[in-house]
Amino acid sequence: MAKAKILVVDDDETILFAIRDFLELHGFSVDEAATCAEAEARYRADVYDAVTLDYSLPDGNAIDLLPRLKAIDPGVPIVLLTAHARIELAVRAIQLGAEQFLVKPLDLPALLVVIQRALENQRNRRKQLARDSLEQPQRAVDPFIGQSAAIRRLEEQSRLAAATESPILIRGETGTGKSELARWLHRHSSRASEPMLELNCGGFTREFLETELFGHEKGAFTGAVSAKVGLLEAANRGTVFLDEIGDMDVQIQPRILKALEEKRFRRLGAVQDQKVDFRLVAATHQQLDRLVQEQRFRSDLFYRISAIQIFVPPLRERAEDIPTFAQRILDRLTGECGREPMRLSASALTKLQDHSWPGNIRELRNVLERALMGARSPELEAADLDFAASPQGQSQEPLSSLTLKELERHHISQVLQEEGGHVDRAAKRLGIPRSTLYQKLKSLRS
Ligand SMILES: Nc1ncnc2c1ncn2[C@@H]1O[C@H](COP(=O)(O)OP(=O)(O)OP(=O)(O)O)[C@@H](O)[C@H]1O
Repeated sequence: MAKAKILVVDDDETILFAIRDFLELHGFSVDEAATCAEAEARYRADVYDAVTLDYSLPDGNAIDLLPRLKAIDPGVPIVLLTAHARIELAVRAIQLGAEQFLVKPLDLPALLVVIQRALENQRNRRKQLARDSLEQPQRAVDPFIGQSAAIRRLEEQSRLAAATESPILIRGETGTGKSELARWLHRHSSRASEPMLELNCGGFTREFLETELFGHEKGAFTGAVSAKVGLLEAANRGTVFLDEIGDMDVQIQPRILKALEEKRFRRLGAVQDQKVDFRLVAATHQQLDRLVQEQRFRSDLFYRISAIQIFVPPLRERAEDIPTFAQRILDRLTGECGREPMRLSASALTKLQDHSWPGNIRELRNVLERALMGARSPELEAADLDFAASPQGQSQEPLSSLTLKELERHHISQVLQEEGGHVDRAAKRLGIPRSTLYQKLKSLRS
């Protein structure tokens, strides 16, 4: 877990030393400031998890400084330390947004408890925000199934990348498991105990993406009846995963760059920036350098996010992994629907390994899901595997020569292919529920 960073503001060197020593001993990283001006400059420049603030400083007092710090970033807990145990001072400090008020001589263990509790509250608030914006909980999968050289290389690169703080760009064809890898990277980073928030940049309007990413203030535009916390804010200290980043509107790109470089962003309709600290993982199936040449993607953002690139190999380049992979997916599918475990016969495995998998793991999963529904024995045979939804299985005949049933089959195959084997999206495009699409696929096989 990353060390929480505390700013200790005090002009008494003995106290500074005592607090720093004690907090570092308990696993915190500490920065110091001895004046209001120095504290404000540091607070503006860096992202802190908490602040301890002495009441009297050479160039002012905490009651003057508190509102200035809160204006820069209102979310950071500030603990006020004072030699004056005056009740009106405590009330004023709390009114101005201080988390706690401790009287000197300082009880260091008490300070530790106050800081730990404040950090825990912060973390819980962020996790709640993340849960609120996730549609469904994600189940962890192992992105490195198999023994091929390609997958071992992927694991090695991913372990190295996870240990850094830099943005990561995941490249690869559709359905290769880029999103699953992004989740793995978060789980194996120093930010694992913080939230990860995901957004697919494809197919949304600029306005929608803007409010999702940056949030907005109440009244920022017609219909903004309440304030909204954006994804960057909710993912503070954690990871932001932007899928299909190549589709991001060019006008939004500089704002993402600013958030990455300056660690600040502004909600729509807000008058000031907020600070934020997140790690970006982005994914794309497109050639971003080509989009840069075509001026559809900003070169500065490209250079910022592409220092660490991970390429996820397509399934056809690791055919030797397909038997293990297919069995794992089958185990998962039977487990999910409470069925007895199933095996793949030798002929089924050969058929799977001979296929070119343009839709990659997603297509494999869908082929197995369909096979499972039609299966009558615990061993799947080659005949149970239907690649009709894949480009290889498509009819080349003119449409007018097809029967109505063949035409329906052709159309469903086409849509499934265009959606990279994504059943949910295909069902949506076809205007039918997912269950109906499955029934149709089953009946169209016979
Ligand atoms: N290692 C894995 N084990 C089991 N299932 C996996 C694995 N990797 C991916 N999948 C499944 O394959 C499907 C596609 O994966 P994912 O969404 O991560 O691919 P992607 O490369 O991000 O696709 P796209 O480019 O379309 O966004 C999902 O249903 C996912 O759960």
